[in-house]
Amino acid sequence: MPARTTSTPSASSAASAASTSSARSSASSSPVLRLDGLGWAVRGVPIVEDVSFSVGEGEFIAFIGPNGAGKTSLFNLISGIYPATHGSLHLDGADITAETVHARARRGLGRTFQTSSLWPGMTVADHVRLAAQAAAGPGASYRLWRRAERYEQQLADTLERTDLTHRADTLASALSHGEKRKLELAVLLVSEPRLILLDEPMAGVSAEEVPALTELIRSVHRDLGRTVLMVEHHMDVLLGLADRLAVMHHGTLLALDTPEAVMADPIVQQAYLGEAL
Ligand SMILES: Nc1ncnc2c1ncn2[C@@H]1O[C@H](COP(=O)(O)OP(=O)(O)OP(=O)(O)O)[C@@H](O)[C@H]1O
Repeated sequence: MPARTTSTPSASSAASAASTSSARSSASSSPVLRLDGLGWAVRGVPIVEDVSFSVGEGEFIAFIGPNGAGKTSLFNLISGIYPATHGSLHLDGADITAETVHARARRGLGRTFQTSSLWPGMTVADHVRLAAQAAAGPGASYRLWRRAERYEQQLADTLERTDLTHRADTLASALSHGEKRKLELAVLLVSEPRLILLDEPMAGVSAEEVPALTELIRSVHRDLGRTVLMVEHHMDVLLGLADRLAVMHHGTLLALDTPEAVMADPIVQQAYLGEAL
């Protein structure tokens, strides 16, 4: 089922991304990411079905939908954790449908997960150092002695950006949920991904920590110019960040449009919200 839109985002429409208020793409630029009829079925049962859309450079798309709608599964398909059983996926024009998670990461696709993916017994700084070495690729350890200064600068910059400088020597297990989410972002940022997938970054985060985390995500998008796809249930968070809202429903993309248009769409309200947004 094609997504309902008023600004016609589709598999072949990079121009739709450019029509949004803050997308930095131009109508003529190629999309960063393009999905064509992407799907995933388990033992013949469709989990994600016929999803097609394009993401413009610098765009921010937020994914909403009820529990079990297929949002995380779609992110798993995009990042390569699940193999697509239907359709195709292009990153910067290259067909990555059959590529591994690592190959996609090397192309600049990074993601975080719904549940925390940190090492409890490792410090904040060591998480970032390890990620920096991993991002530098094979041979990084051998060259480490020459690059240590650079790593330390990268570490300092990353901790400052994510507001974790004062927690550099703290074990991950001692961090608050909000700080853990910041560290996950820090780990992601050191590999300098162009396209970032955030799966429910506010999950488990206290209400007091939500504004700072929201601001961090905003600065990753606006100041660092990263293209961001984010699954999130907090509508108040999404509405201040997203150029477009994507609504997933029963594994399909029900709608993809500006937040205003999606919120005004009676089909979306009926299918997903059951009530006013
Ligand atoms: N590996 C799997 N094998 C079989 N079914 C799966 C698998 N992964 C997900 N599913 C099913 O696919 C459906 C979509 O799940 P998914 O986690 O993608 O939804 P979601 O929209 O992210 O939900 P939530 O908001 O609760 O995280 C669910 O019915 C889930 O049980």
